[in-house]
Amino acid sequence: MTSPAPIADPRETPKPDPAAVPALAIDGVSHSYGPRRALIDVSFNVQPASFTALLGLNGAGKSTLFSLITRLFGIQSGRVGIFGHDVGRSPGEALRLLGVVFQPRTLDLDLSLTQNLLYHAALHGISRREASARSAELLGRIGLSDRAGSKVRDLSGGQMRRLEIARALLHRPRLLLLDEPTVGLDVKARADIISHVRQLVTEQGIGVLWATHLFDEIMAGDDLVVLHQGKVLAQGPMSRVITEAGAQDVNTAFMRLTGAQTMPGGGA
Ligand SMILES: Nc1ncnc2c1ncn2[C@@H]1O[C@H](COP(=O)(O)OP(=O)(O)OP(=O)(O)O)[C@@H](O)[C@H]1O
Repeated sequence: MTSPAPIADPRETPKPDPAAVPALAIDGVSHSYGPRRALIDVSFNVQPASFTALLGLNGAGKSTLFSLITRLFGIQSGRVGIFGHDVGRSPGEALRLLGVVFQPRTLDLDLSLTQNLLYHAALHGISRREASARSAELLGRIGLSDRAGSKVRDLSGGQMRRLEIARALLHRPRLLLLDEPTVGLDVKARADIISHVRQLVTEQGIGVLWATHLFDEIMAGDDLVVLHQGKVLAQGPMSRVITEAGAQDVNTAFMRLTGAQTMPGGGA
């Protein structure tokens, strides 16, 4: 005879269904630099195993938002959650699940690729042995195993970006933020990086927030957040954002939503 199922104690907080917890939850976040309001009541979610493009012109507030998510700045109002962990109250748990590629390059140019990775792994408390194994594996995945001992200074811009992405993945995060990661790269390097990050979504279930002002980096099936002058003007699956703006493509939708003129070359 099978024993009866245990009766749930109503005093216990129900465990959230992991599938229902967003990778990133931005809830009513505002931020000002003195009198200048950079973010105004921003709310949106990034789901696990999804690619969310944060689309905005220069000055929209993308970098400010990244600085709040990563705790470079304290949160003035609103909440940021990473897989249900509040970044303000439980930063350790929240940030453990987060990998970041910032807009400015942050590699040590005079160290080798492996040294850069090992140094970062040590900051995350990963043992030397484990760090060596993960570094070798990640260098293989980004096609730079044969350059492991080279100085970073000798890499191309695209290779440096791939290394930064590998570094951001060393501690096995489940949410990855990238702030305009393809700026300054040629067409081939951009395509390589985009396809690598999209693979992380489909093959490893990582939730990705990709800040950009380039329309051609967004694909049907992506989620989209349109940020303009600190406010979210539209969000949701790309097809819905386009339809709701009464447009045929993301470029026109963005123009209608923001009143902006688009730039040649597919940029916002
Ligand atoms: N340290 C700062 N002090 C004062 N104002 C700032 C500071 N950083 C950003 N701002 C202002 O906040 C607003 C949002 O800037 P932010 O850099 O977040 O935008 P962005 O979307 O990342 O732009 P970009 O694509 O140019 O990097 C802008 O008006 C900017 O001038």
